[in-house]
Amino acid sequence: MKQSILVVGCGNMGSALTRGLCLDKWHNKYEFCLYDKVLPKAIQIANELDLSYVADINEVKSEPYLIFLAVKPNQIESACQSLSQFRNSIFVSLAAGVNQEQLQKYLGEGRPIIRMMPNLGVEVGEGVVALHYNSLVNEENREDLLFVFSSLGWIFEAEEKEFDQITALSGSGPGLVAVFLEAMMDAGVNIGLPWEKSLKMVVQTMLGTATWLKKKNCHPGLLKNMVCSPGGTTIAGIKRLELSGFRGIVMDGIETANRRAKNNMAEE
Ligand SMILES: NC(=O)C1=CN([C@@H]2O[C@H](COP(=O)(O)OP(=O)(O)OC[C@H]3O[C@@H](n4cnc5c(N)ncnc54)[C@H](OP(=O)(O)O)[C@@H]3O)[C@@H](O)[C@H]2O)C=CC1
Ligand SMILES: O=C(O)[C@@H]1CCC=N1
Repeated sequence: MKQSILVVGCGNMGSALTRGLCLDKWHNKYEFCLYDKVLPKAIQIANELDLSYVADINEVKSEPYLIFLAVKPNQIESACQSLSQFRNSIFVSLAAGVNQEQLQKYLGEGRPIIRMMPNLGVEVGEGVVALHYNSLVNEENREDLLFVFSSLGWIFEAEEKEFDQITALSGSGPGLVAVFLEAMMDAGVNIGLPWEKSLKMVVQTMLGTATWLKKKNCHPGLLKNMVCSPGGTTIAGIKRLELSGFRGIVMDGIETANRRAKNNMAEE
């Protein structure tokens, strides 16, 4: 019988993660089962990817190998309580700001738990995925899980104390980048381009810049210098951004997200 993977919560991240896990053919090795208290969300992803779903958690008969907890941080405690019958499953929590100690309290002693911080890029195999294992996830499982997660993008192990920073930078990152891209697109419209054309140019520009930096593995300042001709258009635009405190604003945005993750998602 195939081992099973249960995804609890099929919202933005649960669905992105499931799509990402199914990018590689290996996923046929596992029986996927989706569950969301809003049933149509589970049905939609299950139909799209040809996976199973349950309308009630009690319909899950055999103990899953892996259980993803993809519910909001303030829903994680009750989600854990509803899964307490699965004593041998490995639990993977995606919840921002919820640490291993809290997860263990919600799930009870003796559970193998992984804290994961993914980002939306996992859906297209280009995610950033940080993992922290508790001591009950053994070496054999860790190796097997790296294989399971391999289709999601860049996977790395991190210390727990780094998780709030990772949450702010790469977890929230796609949202901040999207705002920047939207502003670039609007800028294109403002100087007379249709938004569709402007967006296509902006997305391709971002992709090319990110791919260049990834391939060359160098400091972004070097790229910037290569684009800035002396007395040219780029440096004129950058001067205007710097006068507005652009860098400081971006750094402040990430710091604020970090503070919120640290404060357990409470208001600062
Ligand atoms: N969105 C992102 O980019 C990222 C999110 N995360 C983390 O992922 C988690 C999920 O976030 P996101 O997908 O955005 O949230 P969503 O609200 O989009 O999805 C959560 C889903 O789970 C459902 N749900 C709540 N409680 C239960 C339960 N006990 N059993 C089954 N289903 C339940 C919710 O229903 P209802 O709507 O009725 O509450 C909702 O449909 C969060 O903890 C977040 O911190 C981490 C990294 C990135
Ligand atoms: O905004 C949030 O709280 C979640 C966690 C990281 C990205 N989205």
